[in-house]
Amino acid sequence: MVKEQSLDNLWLAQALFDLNGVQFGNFTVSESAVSSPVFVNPKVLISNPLALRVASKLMQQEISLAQSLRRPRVHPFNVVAGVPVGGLLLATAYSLETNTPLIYARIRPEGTGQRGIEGRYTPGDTALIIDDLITRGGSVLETAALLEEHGLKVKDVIVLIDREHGATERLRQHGYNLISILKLDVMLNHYMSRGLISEETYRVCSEYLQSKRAELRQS
Ligand SMILES: O=P(O)(O)OC[C@H]1O[C@H](OP(=O)(O)OP(=O)(O)O)[C@H](O)[C@@H]1O
Ligand SMILES: O=C(O)c1cc(=O)[nH]c(=O)[nH]1
Repeated sequence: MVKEQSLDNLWLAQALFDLNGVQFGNFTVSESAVSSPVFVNPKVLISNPLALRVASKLMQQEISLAQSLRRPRVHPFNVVAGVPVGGLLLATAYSLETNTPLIYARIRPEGTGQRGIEGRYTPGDTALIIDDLITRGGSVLETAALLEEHGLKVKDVIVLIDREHGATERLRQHGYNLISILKLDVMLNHYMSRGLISEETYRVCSEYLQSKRAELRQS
């Protein structure tokens, strides 16, 4: 079971690479990912419906497994909340696969939409937050705050990719549990072992991730 799951996870890492969703260079994507040698864009999954479905099934599998433990690691939830835009694409796929109602938090007014929650819910409902990728967790925390402002409960968050820039610890400090399907270093190991990236690229990315871990230990 564990073996099958890790094989599927790597299948998804491969699909992301094949869809050109993993790029190498020098990217400043956010305050917490300055001069990153790697950038991942999970939104490319929408170009391959099979890959999008696999992503949603992997999340389902992970959640069922976590809920079936003697001490469940994921609380029961009534709705899923996708973090726009990337997380909302995945949450929509998850909602369709599992028949779970979907909502999303609109942090800022946009077009005719006010700041608030789109989709139906009842105050007191528990929302599982879904995002495609997490760096420092700011987007998830902003979403959780808005959901809670509207009377929803948030306990668990699931993401497809964790860049391992301290989000687990940061979310835990706010009382949220983070689950991820793929970690960036696992993806990089896969690309290196398949000869998809050079040893030099692997080394530069690994050093970057290690420097991020060292920064976190010092903060
Ligand atoms: O953990 P964080 O430091 O908040 O970073 C991760 C967030 O950044 C990306 O979204 P982005 O803001 O690029 O928006 P998009 O999904 O609309 O592309 C990603 O989808 C996460 O939501
Ligand atoms: O830190 C981010 O915002 C970020 C990093 C990354 O690799 N991909 C992405 O979409 N956002």
